[in-house]
Amino acid sequence: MTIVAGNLVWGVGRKTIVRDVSLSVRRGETLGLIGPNGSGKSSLLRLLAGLKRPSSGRVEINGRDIAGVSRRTLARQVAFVQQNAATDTNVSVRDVVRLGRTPHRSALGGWSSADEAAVSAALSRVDMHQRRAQAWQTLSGGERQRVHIARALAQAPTVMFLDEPTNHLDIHHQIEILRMVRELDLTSIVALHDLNLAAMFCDRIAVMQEGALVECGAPADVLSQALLKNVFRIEAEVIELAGSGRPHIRFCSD
Ligand SMILES: Nc1ncnc2c1ncn2[C@@H]1O[C@H](COP(=O)(O)OP(=O)(O)OP(=O)(O)O)[C@@H](O)[C@H]1O
Repeated sequence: MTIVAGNLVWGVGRKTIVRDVSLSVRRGETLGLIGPNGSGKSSLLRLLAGLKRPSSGRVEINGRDIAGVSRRTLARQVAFVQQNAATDTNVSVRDVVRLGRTPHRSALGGWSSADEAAVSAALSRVDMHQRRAQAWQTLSGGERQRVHIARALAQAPTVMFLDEPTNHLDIHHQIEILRMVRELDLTSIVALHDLNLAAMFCDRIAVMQEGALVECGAPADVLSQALLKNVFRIEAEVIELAGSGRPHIRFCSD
C-alpha cells in the first residue's frame, strides 16, 4: 500500500471535522473522494498529505509514518494541487511550474537539464507549453488550474492529492486531466464533485459524510440510488455506462 491512514481524527475547538477515518490506497491506484459540501474532503486530503496534523491517528506514505518525515523529504514524494491555489502574481507560467522542482534541488546546485526536462514535460502534459512565457496574472481560471497541475507533475511525486482539480475546466480539459491522472504511474486521491466523472475515472470511490468515511469501493458498488438519496439528498437513477461496467447517474429534474 502507498497510502495508509489509520483512525484519523481532526477538529477545531470543540468541533470534530474528520471523524475516525481509516483507508488504504494501493500503488498506482486512483481513489476518488466524494461527499457533499463541508463533509470534510479537503480537511482529510490535507491530513493525508501532511499539511495538517491529526489530533489522533496516523498516516503512512510509502511505508513511513509521515509524522517522522521532514517536509523536504515528504515534498519529494507528495504533491498537492489545492483548490483555488494562490500564486505570486508577477511571474510567468514557466516560473510557477519551475517551483515544482524546489524539493529536488540542493542549496548550491544549479538548474539542471533534468529540471528543465521535467518542467517542459509537465507543461506539455497539461497543454500549456506554448503559453510558458505568458504572465500568470493574465491566465484564465482554467489555465491557472492546469498550470498548478503542471507544477505538481514537475515535482515528480509518487503520490498526488488533488482537491477538485476540474474546477474551472471546460469539459475537454476535465476529461483530459482526469484521464491523465488515471494513466500516470502514481498513486492519487482526487476530491471531486462531479459524480459521473468520479465513476468514469476512479478505480475506487470513497464517500465522506459529516466528517466520516461512509463507503469505499468500486464505483459500481458505491454509487447506488440509496447512497445518492441518503448522502447527497437527490433522487437519481443509476444505469450502467454501455459496456464499461461503470455506473452512470441520471439526475431527475423533479
Ligand atoms: N480551520 C477551520 N476552522 C473551522 N472550521 C473549519 C476549518 N477547516 C474546515 N472547517 C469546517 O469543516 C468542515 C469541512 O470542511 P472541508 O473544507 O474539509 O469540506 P469539503 O468536503 O472539502 O467541502 P467543499 O465540498 O465545500 O469544498 C466545514 O464545515 C468547514 O467549515
